[in-house]
Amino acid sequence: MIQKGIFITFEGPEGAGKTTVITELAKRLVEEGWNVVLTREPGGIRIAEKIREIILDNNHQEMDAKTEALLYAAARRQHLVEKVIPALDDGFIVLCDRFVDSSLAYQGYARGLGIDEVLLINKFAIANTMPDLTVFFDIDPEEGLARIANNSEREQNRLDKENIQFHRKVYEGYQELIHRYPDRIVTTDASLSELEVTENVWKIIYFQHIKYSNS
Ligand SMILES: Nc1ncnc2c1ncn2[C@@H]1O[C@H](COP(=O)(O)OP(=O)(O)OP(=O)(O)O)[C@@H](O)[C@H]1O
Ligand SMILES: Cc1cn([C@H]2C[C@H](O)[C@@H](COP(=O)(O)O)O2)c(=O)[nH]c1=O
Repeated sequence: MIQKGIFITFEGPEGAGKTTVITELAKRLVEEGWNVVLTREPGGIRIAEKIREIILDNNHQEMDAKTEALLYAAARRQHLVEKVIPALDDGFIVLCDRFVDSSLAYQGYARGLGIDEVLLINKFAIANTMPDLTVFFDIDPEEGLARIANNSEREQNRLDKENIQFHRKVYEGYQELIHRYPDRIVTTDASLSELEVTENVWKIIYFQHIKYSNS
């Protein structure tokens, strides 16, 4: 079956502001009359949320990097078949907070497993389902972590608590992906105010993509 919907993913370092902005964008799209699914990785459905708890648990310090990569891929598979693909088949716009690029940047590059190796196991999980568009929220990792630290409602998980060298490597990993996939990944300056970032990302996804699509 030919995919009828639009699959847009959002990526970036910790605290880049993705969740804040995507929530507003989803609201606007619904107001404009579009059918929208707002979801996240790892998670979005029951089984994947359980896998998320296992991966991000602060007590699971002994988790092996390959185990971590496989768990993210397993959560991704279930989320795709149960939620994302059916929504795309029904013509929905799917906005997803993180997807395979997170695995490539965090496990492939920052953990040192290799981008190509992690892509390989993810190909088994996702087959041919890739985003139509990916927006990278560009922020200095220190600034993103400071935002999280200042948010008393946000509990820091096992990945948040990795050292700054790890988070800098994640950022470098994303730069590599932007270089590899220039047609799919668009960068936005995430250090601006919430309103400015929201407007800029709206312009990218709505005026450059959704408005003139056939959905
Ligand atoms: N443009 C912004 N300027 C300053 N603070 C912001 C901005 N956008 C979001 N924030 C704040 O930064 C924190 C992180 O934002 P948010 O949860 O949206 O980021 P995120 O990219 O989803 O993070 P993560 O992927 O690590 O969960 C929140 O406290 C949020 O209120
Ligand atoms: C999908 C995915 C995520 N991660 C990391 C990125 C974050 O540190 C957490 C998810 O937490 P968030 O607050 O929802 O952003 O998991 C990863 O390392 N690999 C992945 O594939």
